[in-house]
Amino acid sequence: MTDGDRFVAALWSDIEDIYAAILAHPFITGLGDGTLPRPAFRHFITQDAHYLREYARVLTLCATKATHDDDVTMFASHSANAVTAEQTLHAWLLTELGTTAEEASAEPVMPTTLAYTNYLLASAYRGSYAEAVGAVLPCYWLYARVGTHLRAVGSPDPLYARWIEAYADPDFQEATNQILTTTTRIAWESTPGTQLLIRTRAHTAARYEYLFWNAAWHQEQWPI
Ligand SMILES: Cc1ncc(CO)c(N)n1
Ligand SMILES: Cc1ncsc1CCO
Repeated sequence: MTDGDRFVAALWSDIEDIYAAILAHPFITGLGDGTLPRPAFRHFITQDAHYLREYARVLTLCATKATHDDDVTMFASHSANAVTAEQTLHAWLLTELGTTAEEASAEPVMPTTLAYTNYLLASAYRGSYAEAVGAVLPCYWLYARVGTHLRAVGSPDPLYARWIEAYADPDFQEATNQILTTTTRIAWESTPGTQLLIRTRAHTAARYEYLFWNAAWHQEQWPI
């Protein structure tokens, strides 16, 4: 095992309990067995459209802070992909759910969506390049793992199956491998103190990933 592999293993061990909790969550089991209520899925897609708009901007901030040209092109291209995913996959799903992208974007940004996107924006603006990358990593990693898991499970609901395909897709898996390779190199170039900051950012973002599923399951609203 190289030092880089060890760092990725440490990052995963920090978040593997969160990943297990995500797989066991009724939102995810419901995607797989088709029992997820459509209104909860609609809530998720609407909030995810808000999320991805901010996420795409956070990725451009990572591109701005990048120290290597290869990282600039990677983050700029991933940002473009996130915008495209928002515009194509989400637009199609929203139409199938009986609404439109316009109607969805007019719906309020709910508390967990706002908290998570603000955490990412704060990490990217105020944190170092390494911290920004730590914060954006779980978004790729957990969705790549969830997508692969759910593809093996399959879904009897064609809408849920289409969503699963987008994240089990080899292109998304490849994007995840790219950012893992980049994170490994950044960790290699960093002090132990900075490595710890990356792990803390990734751990908090992974917690928000769990909260995001849970908020969709409960169709979270502003209580006041
Ligand atoms: C909340 C969330 N995390 C990660 C992804 C993966 O792109 C997504 N679409 N939404
Ligand atoms: C992380 C991420 N989420 C949707 S697209 C994207 C970039 C991968 O190309």
